[in-house]
Amino acid sequence: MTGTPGATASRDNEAAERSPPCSPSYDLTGKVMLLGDSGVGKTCFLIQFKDGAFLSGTFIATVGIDFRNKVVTVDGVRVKLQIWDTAGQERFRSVTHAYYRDAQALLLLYDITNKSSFDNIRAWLTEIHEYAQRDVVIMLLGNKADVSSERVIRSEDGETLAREYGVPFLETSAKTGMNVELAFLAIAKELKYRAGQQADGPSFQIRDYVESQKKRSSCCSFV
Ligand SMILES: Nc1nc2c(ncn2[C@@H]2O[C@H](COP(=O)(O)OP(=O)(O)OP(=O)(O)O)[C@@H](O)[C@H]2O)c(=O)[nH]1
Repeated sequence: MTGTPGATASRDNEAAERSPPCSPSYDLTGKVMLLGDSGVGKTCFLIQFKDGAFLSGTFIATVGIDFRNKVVTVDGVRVKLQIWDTAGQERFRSVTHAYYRDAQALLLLYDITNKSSFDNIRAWLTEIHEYAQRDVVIMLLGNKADVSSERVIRSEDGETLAREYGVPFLETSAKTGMNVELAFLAIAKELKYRAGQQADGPSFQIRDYVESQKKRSSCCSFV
């Protein structure tokens, strides 16, 4: 799992769970969807975030769509993330399209050991622009970063693609937990900012936030 920010989030989450039973357990909700080709690690990514565990062994493709909730606390605000795990297989696309429309955030994954999953990202972004809300928050994630010996997509290639589309980028590992929590916390911060946004208020730049946290991670054994 992640280091400093992750530890803070875990403490925040424990505190949220200890809230008195009568108080509402969250302040706002956000619908987040996991997208990307079959086998890139969407289900494992969600389970790592929700339960801190990694599903190894036989790969069982998701059928249709499923969701889990997790409350995270950012800047004192409890954000309930309703996270939808979609099936990456082509034959389920028409089912998942129907769910794009009311999603506030999309985590788009490719597998750094699988070139076609990276090449298909442009097609995914075309679909997103067709079916999702115009202001949906998108984050590009290069997953399976723990398998460096089989890497075929360089980190710079992910960064270049993300820059082209103006979205934040992280390399992640659903196996080790690297940057998993950071991805969801960045989304929660963005949703919190949008919920309280005032026309002349301070702005929150999710890309800058992710970049600053990445730098922290590389200097302090964050992974
Ligand atoms: N080494 C490594 N393996 C991973 C990682 N994430 C997922 N896997 C493996 O990749 C395979 C596919 O993972 P899933 O999470 O089921 O993939 P998915 O994207 O949900 O696939 P669909 O449900 O078909 O869309 C499984 O065998 C996982 O164990 C990771 O970060 N590192």
